[in-house]
Amino acid sequence: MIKVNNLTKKIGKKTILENISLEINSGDIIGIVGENGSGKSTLVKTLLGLIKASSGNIIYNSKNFNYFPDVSNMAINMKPIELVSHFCEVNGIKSNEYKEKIKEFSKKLDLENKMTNNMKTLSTGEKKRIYMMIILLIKKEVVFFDEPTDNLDDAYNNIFFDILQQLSKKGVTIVVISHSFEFLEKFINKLIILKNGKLVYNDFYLKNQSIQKISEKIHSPTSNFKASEVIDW
Ligand SMILES: Nc1ncnc2c1ncn2[C@@H]1O[C@H](COP(=O)(O)OP(=O)(O)OP(=O)(O)O)[C@@H](O)[C@H]1O
Repeated sequence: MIKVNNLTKKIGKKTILENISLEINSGDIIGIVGENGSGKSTLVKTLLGLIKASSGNIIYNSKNFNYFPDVSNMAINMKPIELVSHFCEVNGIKSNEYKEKIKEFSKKLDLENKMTNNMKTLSTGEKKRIYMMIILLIKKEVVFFDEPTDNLDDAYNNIFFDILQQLSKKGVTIVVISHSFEFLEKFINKLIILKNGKLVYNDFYLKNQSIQKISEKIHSPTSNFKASEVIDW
């Protein structure tokens, strides 16, 4: 479905992704983990075509993608109703169809009184629920999620888990970046671990596989920061 060969991304002198080769096949449910700055978002944005690789290539069967972005730094100057309608329009959904559904979903996701505010005024969790709506409204073959559940409270975390399960039942290929391995291990069947821009694990993930071993791969032994050693007042 997507075949990545020796993908490298450099920005200035810094190598952000180094010689990444992997495949995403139809029906995969892939978790991408790694320390802060390991290259997870850059990898997904490169797969989506939002960032150009420095070398290597990506072969696509189709580009029928949806993307749930990391909304934490996002400053969109429009109303949620306009944003969601825009995504529906460009994906060929008829307005009489999506208007009804937006009404229904905003009720179910408790966003009714937020839809005509400016996106910039929404909390991170509310912005995520707006993107949830977009994912639910628009049928795609592959959906990429960048840290979907950070900033969501327990109730919405569960809703999100339910959404991911339903999408996978419908045959949607799912790729999820998350810092919560506990969340991922509930539903993924493949795992990708990045460290300093390199692929250190890329294989099937079996439930209850040794979390200890996986954790050793994700975390660097040098991250031994102790606040007591640096605060000198
Ligand atoms: N436009 C850019 N210019 C310079 N460096 C960049 C740029 N974009 C990303 N980087 C660097 O590339 C590295 C990987 O960034 P990326 O956002 O892909 O990491 P990540 O694994 O998603 O991190 P996090 O878990 O913190 O979200 C980081 O060191 C980051 O500072």
